[in-house]
Amino acid sequence: MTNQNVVVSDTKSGINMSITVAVSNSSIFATTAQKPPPAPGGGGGGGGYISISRKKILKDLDVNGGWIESMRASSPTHVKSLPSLSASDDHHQNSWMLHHPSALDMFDQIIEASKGKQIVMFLDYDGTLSPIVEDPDKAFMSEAMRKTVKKLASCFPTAIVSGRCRDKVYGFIRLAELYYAGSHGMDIKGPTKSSKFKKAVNQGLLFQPASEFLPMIDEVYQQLVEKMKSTPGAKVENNKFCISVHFRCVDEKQWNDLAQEVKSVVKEYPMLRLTQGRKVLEIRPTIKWDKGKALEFLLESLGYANCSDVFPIYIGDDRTDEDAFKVLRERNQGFGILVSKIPKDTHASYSLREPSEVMYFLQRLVQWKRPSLLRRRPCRV
Ligand SMILES: O=P(O)(O)OC[C@H]1O[C@H](O[C@H]2O[C@H](CO)[C@@H](O)[C@H](O)[C@H]2O)[C@H](O)[C@@H](O)[C@@H]1O
Repeated sequence: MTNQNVVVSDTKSGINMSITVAVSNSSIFATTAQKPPPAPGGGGGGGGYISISRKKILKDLDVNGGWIESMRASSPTHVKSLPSLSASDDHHQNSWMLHHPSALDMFDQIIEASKGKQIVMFLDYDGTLSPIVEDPDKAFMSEAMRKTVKKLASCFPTAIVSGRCRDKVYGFIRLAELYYAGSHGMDIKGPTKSSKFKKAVNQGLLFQPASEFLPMIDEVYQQLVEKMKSTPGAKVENNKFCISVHFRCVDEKQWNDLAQEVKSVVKEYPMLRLTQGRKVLEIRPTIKWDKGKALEFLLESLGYANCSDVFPIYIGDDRTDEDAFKVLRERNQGFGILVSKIPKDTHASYSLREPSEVMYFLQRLVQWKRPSLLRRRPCRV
């Protein structure tokens, strides 16, 4: 591990910042900042951050070579398998960390910013609560994570917002006191178990804005299952209001053909659209509904529609989580945390490297709110 001083200039404000960054092959930690980023949100919204360099830096980070490159980059399973960093890559990584510091390193500032406000937690599932694995049916979260989320939900209203079908994600988490928004927010259900945050109005809350698409989604699912039979490793997942076609176990040489096959099916259905996730293509209704809208809907259901005293924290790792990060920036409330080991273009304000860091961050929130709930002090893994 080496320490490097990085000076980053904001051309708009003329502010120069100098940070010390500890760099190893697999980790980058901002250790000191002469002028730390302003406390978060009441200002996840651009205001708190130096906006210039983010765009500039990320322009340079853009992956070339079309969607295959971007698909590959969407989900580097092992950081060790990434090409080794050049000095200029190092600079980009360091700059990115400056603008998206670790939520763990900024914990005290985050708590300070939330003072007097109700924290509401939004958690993505895959890649956030559970590690990315090859078989989507085996993306189990650890028992320790489950216990942590349970404690978290006794401290703050907590919602799971996932691309998966709601029943499946519930099957992995099995906590009835949470709100669940499955199918990228198109299938929202309130807690079935009473909790101090469950409002009477949420008794039996169920919201499915894309229900008329169900027959169409089923039809397309059957077609895709048939088509994908000839591609070893391809997997089609029915997520109720959307469909995932998984590439992770398909030979990269076949990715283009497979994508063409998916497109050829979807083009017959103008009411459906194709989006991209982590080594997955997703087919979903064209309705204007996404994880960001789900977040707003849930805040409203919780009674925080027009409140200034709410502090939503959204943690996610995927492109689809960007819609929620963006909503928080636009509302200038709370903030987003991107789970990523590598720099990505994001509307999130902070970063965490992997689910184990997410768990540690959640434990610290619990410990701060109700120290008695944690027998031992959380320790960083
Ligand atoms: O919104 P999320 O909860 O993050 O769900 C997004 C997709 O996650 C799953 O796929 C991803 O995780 C799999 C298991 O680790 C991995 O094999 C796959 O390559 C990833 O794309 C899930 O299977 C999808 O249906 C979700 O849409």
